Order: sequence, then structure tokens, then C-alpha cells
Amino acid sequence: MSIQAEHIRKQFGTFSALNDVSLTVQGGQLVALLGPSGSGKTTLLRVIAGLEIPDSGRVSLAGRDVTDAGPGERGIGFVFQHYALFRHMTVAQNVAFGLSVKSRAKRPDKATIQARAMELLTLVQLDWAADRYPTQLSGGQRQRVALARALAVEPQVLLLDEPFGALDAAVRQELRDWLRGLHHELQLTSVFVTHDQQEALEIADQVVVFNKGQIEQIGTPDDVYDHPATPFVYRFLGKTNVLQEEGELEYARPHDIELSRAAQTDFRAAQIKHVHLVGAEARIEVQDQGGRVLSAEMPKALFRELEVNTGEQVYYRPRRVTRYPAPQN
Ligand SMILES: Nc1ncnc2c1ncn2[C@@H]1O[C@H](COP(=O)(O)OP(=O)(O)OP(=O)(O)O)[C@@H](O)[C@H]1O
Repeated sequence: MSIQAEHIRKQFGTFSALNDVSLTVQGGQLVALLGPSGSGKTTLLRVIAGLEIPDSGRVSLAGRDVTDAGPGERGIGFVFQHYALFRHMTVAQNVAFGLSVKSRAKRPDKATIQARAMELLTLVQLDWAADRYPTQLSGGQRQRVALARALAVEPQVLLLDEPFGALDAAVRQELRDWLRGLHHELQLTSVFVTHDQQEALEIADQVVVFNKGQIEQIGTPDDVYDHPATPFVYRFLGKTNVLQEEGELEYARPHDIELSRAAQTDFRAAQIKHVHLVGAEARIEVQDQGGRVLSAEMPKALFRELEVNTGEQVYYRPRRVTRYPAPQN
């Protein structure tokens, strides 16, 4: 089911949370809303869900204008960051909740609801935990219960607000991959909010980069990473070496900084300030003769071959530079 938001504006008092935002999500896509805190991601998600009424603009689902429809009429599943499960209900009862609050006409009978809850728990691989209470589960397991509960109403659209925000790195990674699989298996259209670049780039089909209530860029992960439309997008998506900031801007990523032990054409002299070895990577901080500090990243083995140490001289060259016109004002 496609989602279309057109010219959405939303003010909170004098603060403009969404300033003329338009976004089209094709049916079947997994889309990440990415941006710093306060940039409007959650507000847009809530507008799509019907939890927030825009000051102006329209929202359509599968071509149907739902701007004036309540959240319950939109066929949407919603998952929040803090898996808001009911503590006094078992896992199975939590999942069944979405079905049991449906209007009487649409509500399946008790046995059907129970069977459906078990089906969903099997889907999220938690059928064994049906009779447990949320407090007896880990954070990642609780988040899977929250997902099962959101899926209980058979939504065609799944909206997730920082669904893995509260979890530790390893569990996050696992749930991410798993969500991607589930999204495809159920042929959902999913939109999730994150401020984690890696998360957005790894699992989304499309990434929407927000800044101050506006969309800076929409594109595939490759598009936005390899061709950031604005300096903001470039800086937000990864560590940035600023090679020049007067007049035209020149940026380079750490993995595009090449180091050499010997002087070479186009290479500049610099001194190694710090070396951090992180897993298989070496992160090297160098300072050139103009005082500019740059970060370089390369596989640890490659760095070792250079045979240079902290305090010693090296030569660097940016392999790839991205340029932007001088900022106005
Ligand atoms: N109900 C509200 N009343 C007043 N201000 C609000 C309300 N909801 C959101 N805001 C403000 O609107 C701005 C955008 O909020 P929003 O939650 O959309 O940002 P976000 O990009 O999702 O950020 P985060 O990653 O921190 O959740 C924030 O400055 C927030 O304080």
C-alpha cells in the first residue's frame, strides 16, 4: 500500500516541526526517516498514522485521502521505541489485545483471536513465551512482542518509531536484519524513524534525510551516501574531513584518505597524532603543516604495512573529494 504525504505543515506554538514536507512511499518499500533529534521525523510518522493532525497538507494511503480519518481507520500498525507492553498481561494476551479491541462487527471470536496470537508469536519466534509476562523477557524479545502486537491487526503499513533505540548493539543488529526479512515476507510497506545512519543505510530501500522540519534528500542508501545533495547530508551520514571551508567547500571521508610513508606527487606532509585500532580497522589522526587535523581509516593490516608510528611523518592524499558551492550568507 503506497503512502503519500503532500505539503505537510505542522507547528507547535511558534515552532515549525514540519515545514512543507512531501514524501511518497511506494507500496512494498522499507523507508527510513533519518535525521538529528528534533528534525521532525516522529512528527511526520505520527501525521501518517493519524496521531497528529497536520495544520495543512494531505495524507493518502493507496491513493485514498485519509487526512481526516482517525488512526483506527487507516489500517496501520505502529511500534514505538519503548515497547509499551501491558505488564499485567501475558505475552499472548498482549498480542491478542490489538484484535480484541476491534469494533464488535470486525472482532473475531475468542478462539480465533487466540490462534491468531499464537501464529504471530510463531512468526516472531516467541511462541514458547506465550504465557510469560513482559518482565520475564529481554529487551529484544519484548520488542518482537510489540511487533507481533502491531501485526495482529494485519496492517498493510507498518510504522516504527526508533524501534530498536533502547537495545544494545548486538541485539539491534539482529533485530534489524530480522525486521527486513519480515517486511519482505509479509509484503508490508514500512516506515521507520531512526537517528542512526548505519541502521538507515543498512536496511532501508529509501532513506529520507531530515533537517529542521524539512527533507534535505531522498534516495537509496547508495545515492545518499555516495552523492549527498547538501553539506548537511554529507556531514550527517559519516565522519567528515573538511579540506576547505572558505569559498567552495571540500569534504573527504576518512576511508578516502590515502597515506604514504614516502613523499609522492600530490601528497602533503603530515604528522601522525593518534592511532586507534578498532577491530579490523585502523583509525589514524594526522595533522598537516597548516594545522589541519584529518582522520584516515584503513584495514589494520594495510596500516601495519606502512610501518609508521605516532609522532612520525607521513604523506596524505584525498582519493575522492566532494565539493559544494560556497554557502550563501
Ligand atoms: N506535542 C508537541 N508539543 C510541542 N512540541 C512538540 C510536540 N511534538 C514535537 N514537538 C517538537 O517538534 C520538534 C520535532 O519533534 P520530532 O519528535 O518530530 O523530532 P524527531 O526528529 O523525531 O526527533 P527525535 O529523534 O528526538 O525523536 C521537536 O523540537 C519537538 O520538541
